[in-house]
Amino acid sequence: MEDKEPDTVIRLENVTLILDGHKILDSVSMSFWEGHIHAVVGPNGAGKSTLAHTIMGLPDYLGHTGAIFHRGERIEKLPIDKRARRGITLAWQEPARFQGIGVDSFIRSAAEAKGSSVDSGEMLKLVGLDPDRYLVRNVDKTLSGGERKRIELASIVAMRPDVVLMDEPDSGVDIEAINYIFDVLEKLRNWGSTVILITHSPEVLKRADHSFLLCNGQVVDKGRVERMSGYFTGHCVPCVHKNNPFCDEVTP
Ligand SMILES: Nc1ncnc2c1ncn2[C@@H]1O[C@H](COP(=O)(O)OP(=O)(O)OP(=O)(O)O)[C@@H](O)[C@H]1O
Repeated sequence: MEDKEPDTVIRLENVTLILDGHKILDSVSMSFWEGHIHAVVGPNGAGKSTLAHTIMGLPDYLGHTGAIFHRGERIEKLPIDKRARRGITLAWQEPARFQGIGVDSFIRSAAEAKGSSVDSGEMLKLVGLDPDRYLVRNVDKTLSGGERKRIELASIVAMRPDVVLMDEPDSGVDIEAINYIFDVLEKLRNWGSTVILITHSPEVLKRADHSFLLCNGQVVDKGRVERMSGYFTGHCVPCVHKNNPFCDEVTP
């Protein structure tokens, strides 16, 4: 156990979000720490992506109650671009395609947004892509899903974000790419970034320092990842959600 709780970078206080008459986030209170990787696990439809979208401030997710703090300042009324300027970034479950933008300028502009510059070829090497082959490409539909995901990851490294929300970074990428993702996670942690990682993978969970189990829009458990890994073997905590048949049958 750590002697003292690390600095809190993102804090949610009693966040409730109702969409189409359904409570998608239900009185969620969470703290995310500097230089730590936090995994958010839970069944399909639990509200994990919604949590990420709400922290990022996507337009459809601004109508919640409760408070969101970034480094002690309330941000829940800020639009997405202002949160991005504060160094909060989101890597999508399905990475965006920017028709016509070159890979080189896509990565460089990520760093320029923070007032710095990077060697985009080096960033590509970090995610295992050959600069000679990919720097001349465009970020568009001619790239495979896994390639786009790696390029988005390279742009995140270039950005050196304060907070990075990653929605299933391992989905749709091959075994080799997962190791590059782990390297990137390690780098972000060493830089002091706060990583919030949504995952369905026990392997990815193992890389985290702290974890939350989200269920039916509620945080039903939190703690060290060893404790949460039981979720993947069916040892869930009792709760009221209807998506995971294990939870009705198994006591913690
Ligand atoms: N804009 C919306 N309007 C209505 N319901 C929504 C909206 N966005 C999400 N939902 C619902 O909110 C619930 C949580 O969705 P979310 O995508 O956050 O789940 P998740 O935990 O990320 O699931 P998965 O593991 O399948 O990706 C789902 O039931 C979803 O259908």
